[in-house]
Amino acid sequence: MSNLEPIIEVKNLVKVFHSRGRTITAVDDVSFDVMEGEIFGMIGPNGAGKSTTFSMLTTLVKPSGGSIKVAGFDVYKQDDKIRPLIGIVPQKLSLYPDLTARENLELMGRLYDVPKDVMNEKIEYYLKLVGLSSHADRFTGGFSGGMKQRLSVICAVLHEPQIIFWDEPSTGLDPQTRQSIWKLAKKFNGEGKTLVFTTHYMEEADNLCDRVAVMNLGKMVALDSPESLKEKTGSSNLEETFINLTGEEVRD
Ligand SMILES: Nc1ncnc2c1ncn2[C@@H]1O[C@H](COP(=O)(O)OP(=O)(O)OP(=O)(O)O)[C@@H](O)[C@H]1O
Repeated sequence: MSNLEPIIEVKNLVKVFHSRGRTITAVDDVSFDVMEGEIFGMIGPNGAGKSTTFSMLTTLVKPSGGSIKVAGFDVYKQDDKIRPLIGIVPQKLSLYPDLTARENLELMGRLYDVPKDVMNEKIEYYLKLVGLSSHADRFTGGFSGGMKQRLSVICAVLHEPQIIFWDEPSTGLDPQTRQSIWKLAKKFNGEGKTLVFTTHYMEEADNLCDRVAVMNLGKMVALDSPESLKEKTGSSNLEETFINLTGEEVRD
C-alpha cells in the first residue's frame, strides 16, 4: 500500500509529435502524482497517450512541455540520476534470443551496475522466484510468451529499483500466467516498490491498482481508486466505467 509522499510528480505535461506535415498532441496538459509504494495503472483507448506518457516518465522520450520529477529528480536535467532508480519492462520485450536466460540477466545486471559479488546469488534467487531455474541455460529465443514476460520482469528488477514501470504486463498471456504475473507484481509492491503500469485489461486494473488514471485523446479524464471510479460513474464494473469515460467510438 502507498505512503502519502509522491515519488513521481507530473505537472502540465505535453508531448507534441510532428509527423508527415501533421502535428499530433499525444499528451495534452496532464498533471498527476504517483505516491510512494502505490500500484498505479494507466488505462485508455488506443492512441490515448499512455505509451507516450510512459516513455516520458522513464526518461526515454523528452517532453515538449511541463515537468516530471521522479524520486525528486528532474527528467530534463537529471535523467542519469533517475535511471538507476527505475526498472522498465517494455511492451516489446527486449530479450536477446541468442543468449540464455542467465546470460540475458548477467547482461542487464552489468548494464545496471549490479555488484559482481552478489550477481550470481541474485540471478539464482530471481530465476527461482519466477520458476525459471531449470531453464536458466536455455536460449530465450525458444521461450513461450509467459516465460519471456517473467524473464523480462526479473531483468528489470535485478538492480533493485524503487519504481517498476511495466507496459502491458499480461497482454497475450494465458490466465494462469496472468495470475502469476499479478502475484509477482503484488510481491514486489509488498516489498515497498512502487509500480506504474499500462493495461488494456480492466480486470487487471481493478485487481491490482490502488489508483487508476484514465486517459483519452491525450488528456487525463479521471484518476481515482477503481472503487471510486465505478461509484462516480454509476457502473458495476471498470469496463463500463471505461466506456462511460472514454466513449464507445472505436479508435484507429
Ligand atoms: N513517434 C511518434 N510519432 C508520431 N506520432 C506518434 C508517435 N508516438 C505516438 N504517436 C501518436 O501519439 C498518439 C498517442 O499514442 P500512444 O502510443 O501514446 O497511445 P497509447 O494510449 O499508448 O495507445 P495504445 O493503447 O495503442 O498503445 C497517437 O495518435 C499516436 O499515433
